[in-house]
Amino acid sequence: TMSGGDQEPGHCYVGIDVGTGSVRAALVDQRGIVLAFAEQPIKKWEPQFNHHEQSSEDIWAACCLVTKKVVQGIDVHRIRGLGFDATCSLVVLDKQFHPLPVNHEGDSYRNVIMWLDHRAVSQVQRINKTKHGVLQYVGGVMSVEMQAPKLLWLKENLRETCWDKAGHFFDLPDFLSWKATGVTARSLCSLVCKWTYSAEKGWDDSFWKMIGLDDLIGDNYSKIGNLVLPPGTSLGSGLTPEAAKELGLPSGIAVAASLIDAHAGGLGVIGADVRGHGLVCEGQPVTSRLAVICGTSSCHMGISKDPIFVPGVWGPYFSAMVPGFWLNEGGQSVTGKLIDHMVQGHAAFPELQAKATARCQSIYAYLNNHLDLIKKAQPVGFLTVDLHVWPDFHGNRSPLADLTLKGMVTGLTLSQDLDDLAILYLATVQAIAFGTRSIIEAMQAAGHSLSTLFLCGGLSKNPLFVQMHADITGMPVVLSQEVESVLVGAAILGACASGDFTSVQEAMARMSQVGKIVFPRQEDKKYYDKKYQVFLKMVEHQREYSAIMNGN
Ligand SMILES: Nc1ncnc2c1ncn2[C@@H]1O[C@H](COP(=O)(O)OP(=O)(O)O)[C@@H](O)[C@H]1O
Ligand SMILES: O=C(CO)[C@H](O)[C@H](O)COP(=O)(O)O
Repeated sequence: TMSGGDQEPGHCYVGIDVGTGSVRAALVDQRGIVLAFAEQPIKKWEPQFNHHEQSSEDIWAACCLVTKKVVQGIDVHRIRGLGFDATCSLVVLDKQFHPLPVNHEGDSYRNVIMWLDHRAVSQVQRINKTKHGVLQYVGGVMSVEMQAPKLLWLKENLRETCWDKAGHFFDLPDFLSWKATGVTARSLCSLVCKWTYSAEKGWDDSFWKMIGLDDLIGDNYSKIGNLVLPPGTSLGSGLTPEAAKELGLPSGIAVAASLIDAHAGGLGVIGADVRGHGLVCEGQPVTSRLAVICGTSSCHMGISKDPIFVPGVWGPYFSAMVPGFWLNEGGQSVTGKLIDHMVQGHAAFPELQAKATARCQSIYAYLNNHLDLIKKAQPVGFLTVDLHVWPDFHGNRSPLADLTLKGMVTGLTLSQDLDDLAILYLATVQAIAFGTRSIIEAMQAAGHSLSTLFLCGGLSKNPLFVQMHADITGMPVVLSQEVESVLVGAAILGACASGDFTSVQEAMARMSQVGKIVFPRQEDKKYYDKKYQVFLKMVEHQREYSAIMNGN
């Protein structure tokens, strides 16, 4: 039997995390220990370049499958609460809550415009031209990945088949809590971060009018949400009998207002007790910690007591992650996806796959091991002295906020062997870490004072990725005891909703535990400082190239 501090023994919570590529569920106890875990891939469509779609029905079915798996064999009466987090994709339903197509094919099964979809370029450019005041709270420039440009795209492109019929536009985390409870309330997290809602002032009519979406104002914003609740708030009467049956959980258990996935990861790691590990952040305010959630994308979550405006970094968002604190969210749109792309696109990929399979290793474990063999006496990072990557293959989210930027590689040779693949992989991992360094520098320059990184997400399972982040940023990297920290974050929501904890802060402190810590190799600093200089030159050069090509 388990006991969890002051609370009733044996209480546990279910967290459901909907990532880009899969849905995960975990059963988590009051100390934040993951008792059971399950994962299920979800479908993705790319009907044309830069259009990325999913299905809310497919996603919900996957949620049900993984939840049933993690509670199998346990006394379900121990389960006190359920929390969801998800990517910030846009779900479209009609007035009867049936899916509507977000595509020219009219396929209503595909009713989700994914977060990384870049179809609304012209729309976001027009939104940014308005210079409306709400843009100050998204780093000065709205991202094509946010919801307003996507809504405008739907109105301009799918008027009859989608826009005119639409009854409800949900951020995916809010769709999930609605599915579970029948309550259409939105989370403050999603509306503040992706929909221009202000925690203090609510919706701004003048923004929607100015961008040509005044039709959303009607009926007190019922299509995009008029009841807005802090993450972790218990919704309605909890889990409905219908959803309970589908998920395999008792009906009536508490269901929390949700979080976006990166924010759940932030909750899962940022509040841990760091005493006794020799970390600079020990005894310092929590605002000296930066949570970096690294999956398909990387998100850099820093909090502050007062609002800080960082050009090119989203926010400041009040109470969007930790209640009472302002959040700045830097990001890189593709990180895990970029590494996969580089590795899978290389001529030696089939050889890599075969060799990794033969050794029962993941391709990344194989590559890391291969790099160790070819580095000889040098530190592994020094293998890229003449190979440099600029990682913006899907535009730059932060700190440049420029979706037109592209990827760059310099230092290519005629080699296509496994060594070549491994070194290109290393240079890509390093480029992502340099991107993080540039985001940290922008945040520091604007007033954040950060000293320690807390990494989680799929990429934090890659020791090379973690070491490079420490070496290149010069900061220690703290990993959690539970690899699935994002799920712990979702479970923290369920725990708050259940009433077992009095606040998100209390649940955070109790349920996140420090695991491994990776310190930077100070002796390599000079080398990485030089590579960082090259990194910054690369984007300058890219901009010079486009100036030449766009000139007369
Ligand atoms: N064990 C591992 N070693 C190295 N990389 C991993 C590992 N597991 C996952 N990844 C990488 O993490 C990324 C996915 O992270 P994840 O957090 O699962 O994504 P998402 O939340 O976006 O669905 C992938 O790009 C994958 O390459
Ligand atoms: O915009 C984001 C958070 O605000 C994330 O990038 C998005 O939700 C996707 O996350 P992931 O890389 O974990 O799939």
